[in-house]
Amino acid sequence: MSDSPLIVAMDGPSGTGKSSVSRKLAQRLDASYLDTGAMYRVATLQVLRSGVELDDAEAIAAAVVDLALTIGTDPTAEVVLLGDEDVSGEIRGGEVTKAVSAVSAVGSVRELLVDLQRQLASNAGRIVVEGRDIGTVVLPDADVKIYLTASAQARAQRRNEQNIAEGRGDDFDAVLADVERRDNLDSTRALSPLRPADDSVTVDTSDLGIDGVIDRLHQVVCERTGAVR
Ligand SMILES: Nc1ncnc2c1ncn2[C@@H]1O[C@H](COP(=O)(O)OP(=O)(O)OP(=O)(O)O)[C@@H](O)[C@H]1O
Ligand SMILES: Nc1ccn([C@@H]2O[C@H](COP(=O)(O)O)[C@@H](O)[C@H]2O)c(=O)n1
Repeated sequence: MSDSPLIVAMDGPSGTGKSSVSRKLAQRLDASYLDTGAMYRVATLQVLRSGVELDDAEAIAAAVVDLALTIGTDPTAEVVLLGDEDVSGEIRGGEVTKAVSAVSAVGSVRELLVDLQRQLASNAGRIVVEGRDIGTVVLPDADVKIYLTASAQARAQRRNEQNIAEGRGDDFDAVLADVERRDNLDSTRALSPLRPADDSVTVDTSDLGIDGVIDRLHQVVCERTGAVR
């Protein structure tokens, strides 16, 4: 069991496996885990509930000022609360997924959540943090930066299979269109666009199973930190 500080930044587009593998990698590294996408999803839920228009940045900013967000960092137990309400299921639904890229493009939303992300990371000591801008903006001094990629087809296929398994329907074309739409919005926005950090290691997961990806990521962490595997 290691207690030396470690920050792993994991970025990449949707469906590359960031959440699944970061959670397991954190367990293997005896580290905490932070899903920053879930934080933007909670902010988006609050915006949708407040009824403001998604093209009104000022109204979005006002809607999230008092965001009562609680996010857990235990990789074995997901905790996502808005006030006292468990919203871990609702934030993964179609409505939030459609709106989240618009909300996450608003500067004051990012400022609020990035502050919280930095606090959580510095309190944790050892942590794997996943999102879109972790290595580039949130934690530019992270010990290890990984950029996960996979073809849009592979990512849509995975997400569609997940939807089928969770009873959310089977519509590959719609899922592929959503994956491509979000890639485009997230990588072309003005603030903190999705892109690999210059000092990141890119891992393509298209032809790797989850366990294969975790092994590869663990190897990268050990190589970068000089730890023995
Ligand atoms: N290497 C892999 N091989 C097969 N399936 C995978 C692989 N990685 C992840 N998956 C599956 O793909 C789906 C999407 O994975 P996950 O939610 O971890 O991606 P993500 O990058 O965090 O996506 P998002 O950014 O949209 O939250 C899940 O059903 C997961 O089990
Ligand atoms: N660091 C981050 C993380 C996420 N986003 C935005 O949130 C959306 C949802 O993220 P998921 O990982 O849960 O799919 C994502 O599409 C981004 O718009 C972000 O901006 N920065």
